Formats: sequence, structure tokens, C-alpha cells
Amino acid sequence: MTPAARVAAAIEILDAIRAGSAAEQALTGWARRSRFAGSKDRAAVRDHVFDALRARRSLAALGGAETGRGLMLGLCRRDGIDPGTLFTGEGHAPAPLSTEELAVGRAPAPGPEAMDIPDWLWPVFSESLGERAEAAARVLQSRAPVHLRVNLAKASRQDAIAALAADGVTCVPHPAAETALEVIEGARAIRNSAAYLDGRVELQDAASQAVVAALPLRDGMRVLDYCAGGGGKTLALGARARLSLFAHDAAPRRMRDLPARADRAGLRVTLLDGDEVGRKAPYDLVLCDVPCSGSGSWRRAPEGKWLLTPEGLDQLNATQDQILDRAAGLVAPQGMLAYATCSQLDRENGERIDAFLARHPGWRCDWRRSWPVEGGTDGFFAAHLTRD
Ligand SMILES: C[S@@+](CC[C@H](N)C(=O)[O-])C[C@H]1O[C@@H](n2cnc3c(N)ncnc32)[C@H](O)[C@@H]1O
Repeated sequence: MTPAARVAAAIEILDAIRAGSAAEQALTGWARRSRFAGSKDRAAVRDHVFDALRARRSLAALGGAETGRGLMLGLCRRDGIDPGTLFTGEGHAPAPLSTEELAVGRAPAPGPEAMDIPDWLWPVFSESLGERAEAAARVLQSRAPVHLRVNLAKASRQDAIAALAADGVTCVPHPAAETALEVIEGARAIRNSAAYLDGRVELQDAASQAVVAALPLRDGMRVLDYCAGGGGKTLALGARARLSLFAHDAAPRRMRDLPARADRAGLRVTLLDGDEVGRKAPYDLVLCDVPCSGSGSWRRAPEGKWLLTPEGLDQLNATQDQILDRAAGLVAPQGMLAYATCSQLDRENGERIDAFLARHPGWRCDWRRSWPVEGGTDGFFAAHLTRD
């Protein structure tokens, strides 16, 4: 595909997203219909789509419309590319720009529009982040780095770096965790690399790894990952000590790949449904990596930034409180309840911990920490709760 044909494909996909499709679904649908597109084309189209979604508001201002064409025009203008070289109408390129399209478009208004944050959210975001708010919002407009977790049960960090390099993936250690690598080059070769296929490395953000690294794990502990999802943290837990490891999720289908991933990592994980999770209690440690706004990982999933509503945030807070209350009852008397979010909003972080402590006077919080997006990872928060 020519660069212009890739832009035309991104326009089609962005319009499908605007009409209500999820981004991944719209991309998959396009890829199925476009057998001619090679892997480099698919990757380039995906990059265009996600670049546009991250900065949807400011690009719509620059491009003069919220349509796929408006966003891609805005992206050209932002990145200093002459749109006339892509919107040519030749071959599979987008149609030439009309006089009206050439006339509209303006610089984004300073404030939430320029920072690509919804207006209603800006006060919540800036109250949480204070002076850091603008820098954090700017980071969320850009692509996320690619991080790997080295499974130290199978390889050292240096061995993993060497094995990945042999397959064309260049990595350096990331300071957030002793298991973390940042991919500098060759990210597209990861999934076919020997180190990935035999479980020496997994894709996982460095702050996610740091959340698990901060847990006081010892051999023999019974550990429950209460919101396991795909099991990224379950596997990181299992790599740290010889645990009796359990995983649960309210949507069990999200854990469907976990048994195969655990096999690859050389781990045993017992999946538990809603009834079993109570019957197997108590646990020495229960990790609640709760559903949240994802405001720390909006670089990877930018749709979340535009879909979040005040009511949605209230609902998330209620779910977060319910999960903590339920999980507290599963923790052994001397055990720990660990809370984590990939959010930067106090409403989902410190405020939830304070609300929990107010509801449960017998508990205390001795440790809490945030990882800012400006530090080169996803934004994360974690807190450790124990009984008095
Ligand atoms: C942030 S994701 C977990 C990500 C996962 N821990 C990882 O590292 O890949 C939150 C998960 O919580 C699950 N969830 C939502 N409500 C829940 C509830 N009431 N109880 C348990 N899990 C819940 C969701 O299905 C989702 O998979």
C-alpha cells in the first residue's frame, strides 16, 4: 500500500469507530476485508488510527471536523506533512481536499482541548495531578513504549536481552523493576522471538511489574489474583516465588488464555469461579487489580479517554469499593489485601483506600505509591492493606 492508501484506510476505520465500532473491532474488520495489506501496512494503518484517537480533540480542531478525514487532515497539519501529497485522489488515496476543507481548521484552544482531555474531566484530572497535570496529559497524546517482563524463573535479564537481540529485538533494562525491559527496536518481531515463545519474556508495562515487585511474597504463600483478566499480574506473581496461585475474574472468559500462558511460563494456576473463590479462602495475599478508568494507560487504549463519563466514573468507584469489601473477607488474619489501578485519578486511588479504611476500622494502610506516566511507564497506583 502507498502512504496515501494507508491514510485512506485509517479514514475508513476512524469513521467506523465514530459510528460506534470499538477500535480493535474496526481494525480487524478492515484487515479481513483488505487481504492485500501486508503486516507493515496493517501496522502503519493501526499507528495512524491510534495516533488520531489519542489526540482526537486537538486534531479535530486542526482538521476542521471530527470525521476520519478531519482527523487525518489534522494529523498531517500537526506533524508538518503537506496534506496535498496524500489527499490526491489517485489510486487508493483519499479524495483531494475541497476548498471548504482547505479553509477550515484552527489551532486547538489552550487548555483541555489542546491537551486532549474532555472538559468535564479536566477538573478531576488536574485536582489529582496538580502541577503535573499538563505534562501528564501531553504524555497521553503520544505512543506508549513497549515493555517486556523477564521471567526470572527462566532467564536472567541479561540472557533475555541477548536472546531477544538474536531475533532482532533490541532492549535495554528499565529502572522501574528488576524484571523490566524497554524495547528500543524490533517490537514487531517480539511475538515470533524464541524468548517470547518459550516464556522467558512476556509483554507487560514496567509499572505493572513494579506493582507486583512491591508485594511481600514468600515461598508457600496462598495468593489470589482476584481481578485476573488475561493474567498478566498472575504470571508476574508466580514468577516471584513458589506460591499456591489462584486466579479469579468476574468475567471468566477474560482468563481463557491464562492456562496456556501459565504453561508457557512453567507455572500452575488454579482458576476459580465466584463460589470456589470463597470456598478456597483464606488467602495470605489477595491482589485486586480493579477495573478502572484506565487513565494511566490511555496511550495504549485511547478510546477510554473519550468514553469515560461522570456517571461511568461513579459506577467504577462503586465497583472498586465492592471489590475491596468482598476481597477483604477472603484475606487470612495476618494476610494482606493489595489494591492496584492503572489510573491517575485520586477518585480511584487514594480516595478509595481512605473510604475503605473508614468502612473497615480494623484495617490500616502502611504503604501506597503512584507511578506517573511522565516516568516512562503507564500511570499506576497501588496500596497495601493489613488488619490492625
Ligand atoms: C484492570 S483489569 C485486570 C487486568 C489484569 N490483572 C492484568 O494484569 O492483566 C480488571 C479486571 O477486573 C474484572 N472485574 C470487574 N469487576 C469485577 C468484580 N466485581 N470481581 C472480580 N473481577 C472483576 C474485569 O473483568 C477485568 O478483567
